[in-house]
Amino acid sequence: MEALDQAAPKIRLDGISKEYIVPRTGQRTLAIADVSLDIVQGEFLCIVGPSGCGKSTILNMIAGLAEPSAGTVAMDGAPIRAPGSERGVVFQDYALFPWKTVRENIEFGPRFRSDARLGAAERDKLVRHYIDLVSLTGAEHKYPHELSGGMRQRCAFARALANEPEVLLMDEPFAALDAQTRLILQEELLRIWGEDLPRAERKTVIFITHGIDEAVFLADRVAVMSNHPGRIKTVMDIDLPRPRRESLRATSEFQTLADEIWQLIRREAYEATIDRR
Ligand SMILES: Nc1ncnc2c1ncn2[C@@H]1O[C@H](COP(=O)(O)OP(=O)(O)OP(=O)(O)O)[C@@H](O)[C@H]1O
Repeated sequence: MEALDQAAPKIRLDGISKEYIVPRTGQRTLAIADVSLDIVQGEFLCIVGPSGCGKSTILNMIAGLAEPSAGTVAMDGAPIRAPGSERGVVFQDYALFPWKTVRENIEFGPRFRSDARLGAAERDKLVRHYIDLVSLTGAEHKYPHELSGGMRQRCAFARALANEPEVLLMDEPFAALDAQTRLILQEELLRIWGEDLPRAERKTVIFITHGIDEAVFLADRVAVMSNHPGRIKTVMDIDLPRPRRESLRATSEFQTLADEIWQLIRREAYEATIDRR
């Protein structure tokens, strides 16, 4: 594996905290406190932690959908202040336009891209490429309600990828899927990400999940968070060979890493299920 620590950070979280204040009641929640983390070009980073520890809050700040109360979030050294097409987001609930077909959903970004307007033929080629990449060929004229959950999520991937982002932010994208579809899409995601490519040519992925096995299967590193307020407890290297295939899950190396992570969050995960704060 190529060393992660030799590269300059693509995304830098520098001492970030986030306090939410509910306008009506004035109630304050310190969601995350003093989180610092560098994510390098081409890295696949997973964030795991107990429910409510601030995973989505961190992702939303990288997406530019929320601002930190303290600290900075930067991409390539420049502070992130707003959403941008260089950062694509994929959510659990697909966030597709229900009134548009698969093709129209995927075409939406390239059609309205403000930087470099594509000609119709070029746009067509691009959209076709991403439809093929996510294996939705033949389903391009269907509407989201006609698709299975797995196909909707493939469509959501393609829609995010068609904007050609440098960074892909994924907030529990497989959480709503059945167990088999989830396993299939994990492998598909690694293929789409470009597991075989050199690190410089891959997208940088930040992926939130509750699934420890999912994190170990996908990630180069796993950031493990703790709760109240959310902090990064530890960042574990996942030195498992790539490309990763189904058989990896049964190996003792895989199981040992998954168990180590579970031991780190087990107590807080339990407490989160009975938390009445
Ligand atoms: N808009 C908001 N206003 C007030 N509090 C919020 C808001 N968004 C999140 N919070 C609180 O901030 C904390 C972190 O929430 P966040 O959704 O980031 O955690 P999470 O780890 O993604 O949770 P989960 O695993 O359950 O999806 C929680 O206590 C949550 O209730």
